[in-house]
Amino acid sequence: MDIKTSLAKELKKRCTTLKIGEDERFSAASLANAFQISRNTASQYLNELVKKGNVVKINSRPVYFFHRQVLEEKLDTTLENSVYESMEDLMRTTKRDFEKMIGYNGSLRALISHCQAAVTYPDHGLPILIYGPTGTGKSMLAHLMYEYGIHQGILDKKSKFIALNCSEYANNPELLTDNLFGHVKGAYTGAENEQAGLIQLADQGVLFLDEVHCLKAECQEKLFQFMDKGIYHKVGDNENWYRSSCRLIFATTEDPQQALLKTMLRRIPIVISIPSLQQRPQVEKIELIYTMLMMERNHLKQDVYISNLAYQALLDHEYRGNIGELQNAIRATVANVLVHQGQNALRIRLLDLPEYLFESMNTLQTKNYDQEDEAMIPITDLNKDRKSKTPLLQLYDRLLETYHTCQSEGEDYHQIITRCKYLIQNFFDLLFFRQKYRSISSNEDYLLKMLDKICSIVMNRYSFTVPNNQIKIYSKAFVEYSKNATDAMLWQSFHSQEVQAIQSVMQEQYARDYSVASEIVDNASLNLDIKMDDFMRVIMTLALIDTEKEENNGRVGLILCHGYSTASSIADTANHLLGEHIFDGIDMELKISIDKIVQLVEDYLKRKSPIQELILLVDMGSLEAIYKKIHLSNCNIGLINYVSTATALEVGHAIQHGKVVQEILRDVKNSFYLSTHFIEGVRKEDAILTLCATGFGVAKKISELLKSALPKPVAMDIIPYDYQSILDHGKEDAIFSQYNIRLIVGTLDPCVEGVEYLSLESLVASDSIQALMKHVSPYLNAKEQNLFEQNIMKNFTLSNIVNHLTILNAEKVIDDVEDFVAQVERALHKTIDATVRMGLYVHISCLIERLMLRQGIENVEGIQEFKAKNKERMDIVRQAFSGIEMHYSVEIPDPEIMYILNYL
Ligand SMILES: Nc1ncnc2c1ncn2[C@@H]1O[C@H](COP(=O)(O)OP(=O)(O)OP(=O)(O)O)[C@@H](O)[C@H]1O
Repeated sequence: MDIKTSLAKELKKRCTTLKIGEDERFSAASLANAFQISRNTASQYLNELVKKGNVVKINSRPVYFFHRQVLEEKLDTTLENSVYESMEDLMRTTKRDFEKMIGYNGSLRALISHCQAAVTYPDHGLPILIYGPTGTGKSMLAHLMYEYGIHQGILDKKSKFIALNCSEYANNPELLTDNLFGHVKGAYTGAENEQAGLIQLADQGVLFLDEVHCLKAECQEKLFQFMDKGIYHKVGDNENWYRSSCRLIFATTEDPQQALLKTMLRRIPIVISIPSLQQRPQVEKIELIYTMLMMERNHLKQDVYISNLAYQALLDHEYRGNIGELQNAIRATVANVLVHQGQNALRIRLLDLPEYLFESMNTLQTKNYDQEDEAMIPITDLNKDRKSKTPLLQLYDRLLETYHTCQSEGEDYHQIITRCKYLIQNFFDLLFFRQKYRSISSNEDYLLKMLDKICSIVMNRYSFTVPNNQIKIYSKAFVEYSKNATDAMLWQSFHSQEVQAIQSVMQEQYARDYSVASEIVDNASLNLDIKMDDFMRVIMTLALIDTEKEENNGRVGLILCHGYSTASSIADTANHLLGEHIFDGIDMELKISIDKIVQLVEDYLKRKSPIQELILLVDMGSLEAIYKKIHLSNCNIGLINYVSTATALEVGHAIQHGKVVQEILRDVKNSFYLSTHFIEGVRKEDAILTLCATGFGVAKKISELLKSALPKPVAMDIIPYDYQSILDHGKEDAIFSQYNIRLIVGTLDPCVEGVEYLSLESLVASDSIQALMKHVSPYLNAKEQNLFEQNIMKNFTLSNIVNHLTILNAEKVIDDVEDFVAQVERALHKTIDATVRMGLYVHISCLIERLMLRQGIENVEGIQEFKAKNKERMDIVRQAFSGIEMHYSVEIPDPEIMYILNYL
C-alpha cells in the first residue's frame, strides 16, 4: 500500500473516534509522525487527497485534515466544500434546520419553540401564522419548519414544501382559487384537463401561503372547510370531496387582526410575531453581518477585509427592509468592490457601501473620519467582536458575579456596594475615555441637556445633589444603553430572578437612592423613547449611593460655586488628591438668589443627616450673608470664603485628621488670610416617640422593646410619651422643642404634620420595618443594622407583643380576638385585612388588660353623636365582644367600641 493510501486509511481510523474539539491527531505533523515521514511530505499527500475530495481540510492554525466520508456520517450531513476556514466555519455549514437561523438561541428562541410545536402537533400539525415586517425571515422560518419536520421524521423525505405568494394573485382571485384547489376537466372554458391544486401537490408536506393578507375574503372562506376537516372541492366539482393532509403556514406583513377575517384567525391557533432587525440584539446583528460576509468570501474564494468605519456604518444603519435589505446591502457592496478592484483580496471601504447607507450616516462622522477609521479588519476578526460582549453587558455580568460571590462569602451590604460601585466607576471611566467604543450618535448633546433638566427636577424633589460632571457621565451611560437595549433586555430576561432579588435589596436598603434613580431612569427612558431595564435602575442606584456618609466623625465638606461645574470639579480634584470622598460640590446657576442657596444647604443638611459639623466653602464674598440665614441647622457650620483647590485640600486634610470646625477655620484663616464664620448648631437630640392611645404603660413597653432591639446605645432617644398631649398640642408640644422627633411609633396615629408615623401593627406585620430602619440606620454600621432588623422581627412578633404588653396568656387572647374578628367580619360583610387584624390583636389584648385593671376609657368627646349615628354597627361590635366579656369578666365601654369602629 502506498503512503498516500495509508495516510487516508489512518485518517479514516482516527476519524471514527473523533470528538469535535479534539483536533491534534488530525494535524499534518501528527500524521507525519505516525508514518515517520516529514511534515511537508504528509502535507503534500493530504492536500492531494483534499483535491480529490476524499479529505476535508480546515485552514486553521495548525491545519487539520478529516476523512470526508466519516466526518459526513458523524455530522449527519453532506459537506459542500473540501476546504473550510475554521472548525466554526465547518460547523456552521452543518447546522440543521432552525440552527441555521441566527438568533435561534437568542431572540428567536421562544418563537422557534412555537414553530416546533406547530410541526409536531399530532396528527397533521397546526396551522401557524408568521407576522412581521418584510425581510425578517418569515419565508426562511417557514422552510425551516419543513426541514425540521423531515429531520424529526414527522414529514416524509419525499414530501414537498410549496410556497405561494398570494400578492401575485391580488387581482385575480379566481386564478388563485384554481391554483390552490385545482380543477376538474371542463370546469370553465379552457379547462381541458383535470388539474391538481397546490393543496394536493403539498399533500403530506407543507403549503406556505405568503402575504396571506392579499387573500380575498371568499378565498379565505374556501379554506375553512379544508382547515377544519382536511377536505375541499376542486373548482368545477361541488359534489366530490378531495382530501389532503398538507400543513399550512401563513405569513403576513400586515396586522393580522386587521388583515384577516376573524373567522380565519380563529382557525389559526398559533400566531407568532417575528422581530425587526432593529429589535434584535447587537450580537445577532454582528453575527448576521459576519455570516453574510463569510458567505461572500466562500463564494468568491477571496479574502475579504472591511474598514472600521464601513463596518460601523453597516452595523449602525437602520434597515427598513430588515435582514433581507442588509443582505442586499452587503451583496451590492461586494459587487461594487469587485468592479473596481479585482485583486486577490476584497477591501471594503466606506465609499463602497450603497449610497443610501452612506447618506444615513451623520455628517460629522463622514467628514471627520481619519486613517485609523479606515484601518482594514479581516472579516474573520469580526467574529471576535461577536464573541466579546459590549462593555455594558460585561458590567452586567460582573455586577451579578460580585453579588453572588459576596453573598456566598457572607459579606455585608456595605462591602458588596463598595465593590459594585468600583465596577460601575470603571465602566463610567471607560465611557469617558474610550476610543474604540466612542459614540457616533449625535443625540448626546440633546440627552445631556435633557438629563440636566430631569436631574434638577428630581434633585429638587428629593433634596438631592448630583454634580454636573456626574450627569455628563450618566448621559453617556444612557446613550450606551440605548445602543445595547435589546441585548440588555435579553440579558435581563435570562437573569430576571436575580435582578429582582438585587432590586428589592436596593429598594429596602437604599429606598431614597432607589427612588431618585428610578425617577431619573424613568424620565430618561421616556425622553429617549427606549424602555430601560430594571438592572439599569440598580446601576443608577448604586451610582448614587453615598458610601462615605458615616466617615470622618460626621464632619463633611460642601463646596458651593457659581457656574456649570466649578464646585464639582474642585470637589472631585480634592477628593481625588485626598484619596477619599470628603467634599460634595453643588454647582449653582449664576443668578441664583441667596434664599435659594440657603434652601440648597438646608436640604443638603437634611439629606446628610445626622452630621455633626459642616464646613461650607463658597466662591464669593457676597455669599457670606448666607450664614445669617441658615436657621434649621442642628450642627455646627464653618463658612470659608473664596474657595480654591488649595483651601479645599487644606480643609480636607484637617477633616481627615479629626480636627473640629473651629480649629479648621483658625488654620485656614492663618494660612490663607480668608474670612471665615462659625455658626454654632442648636443641638437637639434626635428621638423616636412611642405612644399609645389608651395608656402610657403600653407606650413604655413599646419603647422598651425598641430599645432592647438596638445592638448598642445610640445618640437617639426612644421616648414613651402621652398620646393625648400630642393630640392636643401637635408640634407645639414641649417635647418638640427639646428633641428633634424623627418618628412616632404607636397604636393610633396622632397625625402630627411633618412627622412620620409608624403603627405598631404594621411593625408586627413586618411590612414597615424600613420606615424604622431609615431613622436608626445612620447610627449603626451595616452589621449592626442587620442585627437590629433581626431583633425587631423577633421582638415584634404577635405573641411576643401580646406577652409583653399584657399579663394575659397570649395564645388564649389571640384565639379570643380571632373569634371576635370572625364575628365582626361576618356581621359587617367585610374582610379585615392582615395589618388591621394585627392592630386589633394588639389593641384588644391591651384593652382587656386595661379593663381588668379598671383603666378603661369611660368617656370621650362626641360619643353621644357617634352612638346615635352608628347604633347598628355598635351593636354588632358589642355582640362580637360578648365572648371576651364573659371570659374575662369585663364590660367593654362605649368609647372603646367607638374606637374600634373608627379603627375599622
Ligand atoms: N435569522 C436569520 N438568520 C440568517 N439569515 C436570515 C435570518 N432571517 C432572515 N434571513 C435571511 O434574510 C433574507 C430575507 O429573509 P426572508 O425572505 O425569509 O424574509 P421575509 O420576512 O419572508 O421577507 P418578505 O416579507 O419580504 O417576504 C433571506 O435571505 C434569509 O435567508
